Amino acid sequence: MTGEGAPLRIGVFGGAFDPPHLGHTALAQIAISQLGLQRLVVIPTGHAWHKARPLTDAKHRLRMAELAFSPVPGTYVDPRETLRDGPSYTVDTLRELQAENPGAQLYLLIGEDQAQRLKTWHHWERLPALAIICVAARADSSGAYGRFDDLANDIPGLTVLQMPPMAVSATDIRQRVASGKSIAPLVFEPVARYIDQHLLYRSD
Ligand SMILES: Nc1ncnc2c1ncn2[C@@H]1O[C@H](COP(=O)(O)OP(=O)(O)OP(=O)(O)O)[C@@H](O)[C@H]1O
Ligand SMILES: O=C(O)c1ccc[n+]([C@@H]2O[C@H](COP(=O)([O-])O)[C@@H](O)[C@H]2O)c1
Repeated sequence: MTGEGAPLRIGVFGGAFDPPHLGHTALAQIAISQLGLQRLVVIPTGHAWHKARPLTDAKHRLRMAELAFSPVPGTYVDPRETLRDGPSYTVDTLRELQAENPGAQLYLLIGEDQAQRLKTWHHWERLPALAIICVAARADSSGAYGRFDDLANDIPGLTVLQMPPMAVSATDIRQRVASGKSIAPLVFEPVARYIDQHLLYRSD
């Protein structure tokens, strides 16, 4: 429980969410519980400068994120990056959120793959002053845990989320849909229905 006068704890979870899956919602739930977050802002990426493939239209990714995260109390989907011109830089988003929530403590949630690339992010060295960076382990194909010791030397306050690695990825889900396979165990049912209704990720 947060004491009187303690800063509001706000989680910030950005991603392509193309589509959002059960790895994303598990990460959100674990972060809320482990970090004692009062609020978690889910931010679908606008222009992912770091991804080679074009993302699915933002209107679909926003709607799927709303469907996926609605069962997680305290979360809300924020469209700001999809409305911004130019590349989506997390440093800009954190600066905006800090200005809008004076005195709050922000927690930036990222998976292991992004943690390993963090030093390629735009002005990455400014991030620790804006938010506590929290990393969730991500299973690789062999199911091994990643280690964050090297990163912890350069990122003050780096926090590891106690998440059991989940071998689910949006890439795999898109490929499964394209080849007509079931995605039922990997996404929340309303998201699977949305993908079906809007013919997303089909190869034909
Ligand atoms: N299974 C997972 N376990 C832990 N973190 C995850 C997992 N899946 C995604 N994340 C993290 O969630 C954030 C958003 O991920 P994103 O929307 O790009 O999904 P993805 O599954 O990595 O997609 P893609 O396969 O298209 O790259 C990133 O920080 C990513 O590391
Ligand atoms: O700010 C950057 O330069 C930057 C570089 C790579 C990734 N990010 C953010 O990290 C989050 C997860 O990215 P992704 O590619 O795993 O969906 C998402 O919010 C991205 O905008 C941000």
